Amino acid sequence: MTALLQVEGVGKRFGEFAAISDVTLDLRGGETLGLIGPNGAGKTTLFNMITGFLKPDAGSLRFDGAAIDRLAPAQRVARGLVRSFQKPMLFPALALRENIAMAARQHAGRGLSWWGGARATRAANDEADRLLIEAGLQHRAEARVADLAYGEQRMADLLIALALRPRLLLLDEPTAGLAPDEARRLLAIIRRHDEGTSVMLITHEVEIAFAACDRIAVLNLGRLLCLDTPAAVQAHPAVREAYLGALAA
Ligand SMILES: Nc1ncnc2c1ncn2[C@@H]1O[C@H](COP(=O)(O)OP(=O)(O)OP(=O)(O)O)[C@@H](O)[C@H]1O
Repeated sequence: MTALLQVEGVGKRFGEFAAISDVTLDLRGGETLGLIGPNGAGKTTLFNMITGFLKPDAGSLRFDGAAIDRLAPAQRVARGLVRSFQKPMLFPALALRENIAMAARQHAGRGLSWWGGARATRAANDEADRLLIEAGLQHRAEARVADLAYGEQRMADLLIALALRPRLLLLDEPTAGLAPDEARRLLAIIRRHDEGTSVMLITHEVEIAFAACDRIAVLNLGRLLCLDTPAAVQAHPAVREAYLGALAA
């Protein structure tokens, strides 16, 4: 499998503090890659550099073979590198279907414009309905996002991101605060979209990473401890010492 994303020797300092040091990893087309590590390990900082919200001090990033270091976040989204945003990115006063349809229209190149022609509107609404049915949320299609329960809003975040048809979807703690059955449903949808969409998933819940990911990258103190299959990561002595051992204690 060829690499869809290549992170090469990336580093980021905040003043004297090295939040990320010399991280090199690749993400392959179609895979779900977990990103785990203790609090403060640098997971979100790495996400922010991949998505263009933070500029690395060192190293380079390639997406689908092309350098993306100089691209703004919106330009990276246009190439298919999409991050699932939390609540503030939704339009809370609008219906759930409308929120998803707007993302579908954005993917179709019509931005947030309301007046894109009847055909574009219909296609976006169809895409929204398809995603809502897949998530079992069709009965909430007309509900205002502000009125959705917490778990439904997290699912809405995911559906909006999927409506942008990502080639790489970056998810930061998508199951945080969800009931186990909600988390299972959300992960099932993430897994179902695997074939056309690669996923990078930050999670504190290691059992989720082990169950849902093809490979797992472990960060500790800003450095990559290992990148391997779940079974190999679980057996890795340095990971057990730095992270899993502490969790088991
Ligand atoms: N803008 C910033 N300015 C200064 N320090 C920062 C900044 N952003 C992150 N840090 C520090 O960098 C380190 C890595 O933070 P980061 O949020 O990337 O870790 P994380 O692995 O995502 O942690 P968590 O699991 O707790 O979310 C932390 O020590 C954090 O305090």
